[in-house]
Amino acid sequence: MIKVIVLSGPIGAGKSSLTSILAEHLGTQAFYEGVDNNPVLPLYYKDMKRYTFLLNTYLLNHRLAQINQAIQEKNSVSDRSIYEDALFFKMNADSKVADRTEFKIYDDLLDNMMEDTPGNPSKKPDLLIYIHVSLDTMLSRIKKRGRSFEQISTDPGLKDYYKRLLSYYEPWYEQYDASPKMEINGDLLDFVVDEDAKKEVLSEIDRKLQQIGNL
Ligand SMILES: Nc1ncnc2c1ncn2[C@@H]1O[C@H](COP(=O)(O)OP(=O)(O)O)[C@@H](O)[C@H]1O
Ligand SMILES: Nc1ncnc2c1ncn2[C@H]1C[C@H](O)[C@@H](COP(=O)(O)O)O1
Repeated sequence: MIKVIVLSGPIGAGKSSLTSILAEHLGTQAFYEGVDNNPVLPLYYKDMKRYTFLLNTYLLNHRLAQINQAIQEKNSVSDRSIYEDALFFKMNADSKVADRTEFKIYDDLLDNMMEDTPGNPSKKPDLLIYIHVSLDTMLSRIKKRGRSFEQISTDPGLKDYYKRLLSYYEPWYEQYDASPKMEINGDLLDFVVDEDAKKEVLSEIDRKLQQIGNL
C-alpha cells in the first residue's frame, strides 16, 4: 500500500501547486513545507554562509516530524522531499558557501535518520514525482509567486544561484533510487491554469500509481 507521495523539483517548479491538485484528486492529505513560518529562510537568503547549517538543521527536524505524520496516512502528498536539502547543502559546500565538514555531518545525520530499522515503519517515500523545469520557467514562476527574498530584482546574484541549483537537480534525479520515481514536464504542462494539462498530469500519475500497485 502506498503511504507517501513526495514532490520534488527546483524552486518555483510547481511542487506546492501539484501537491494541492494531487491531494484533492486522491482525496488525501497534503503536507506543505511551511515557508512563511520558517524563521531561518529570510536570514539564509541574506547570509548563506552563516545560515546554511542552521537552515538545514531546522528543515531536517521539520521534515522528519512531517514524515512521521505522513506515513500514518494513505497516499499523503508532501510538497518537497527530504532528500533535496542535501542537494542545496552540497551545492553550497562545493562553492565554499558552506563548510564541507558541516555538510558531511548533516549528510551522515540524514542517512542515519532515514535508514530503515527493524520494527519501525520506513520513512522513505513510496513514489517521488520530479517536476522538470528550464531556467526560464523557474525564473518566471519565482517572479510570478513574488516571495520578496527570492527575487532577482532584489539580489541579482540569485540568478547564478538558481542556475547552479538547476544544474544539480538533473543528476540528482537520475541517481535517485530511494523509491519508484516519475518525471513531469513542468515547462510543457501548465497544470495550474490549463485544465487539459492538469488532466494529463493526473492521468500520468494515476498510471504510475497503478503500475506500482496502489490504485
Ligand atoms: N505548471 C504550472 N503552470 C503555470 N503556473 C505554474 C505551474 N506550476 C507553478 N505555477 C505557478 O508558479 C508559482 C510557483 O509555484 P509553486 O507551486 O509555489 O512552486 P514550488 O512549490 O515548486 O516552489 C506559483 O505562482 C504557481 O501558481
Ligand atoms: N535545504 C534548503 N537549502 C536552501 N534553501 C532551501 C532549502 N529547502 C528549501 N529552500 C528554499 C528554497 C525556496 O526559497 C524555499 C521553498 O522552496 P520551494 O521550492 O519554493 O518550495 O525554501
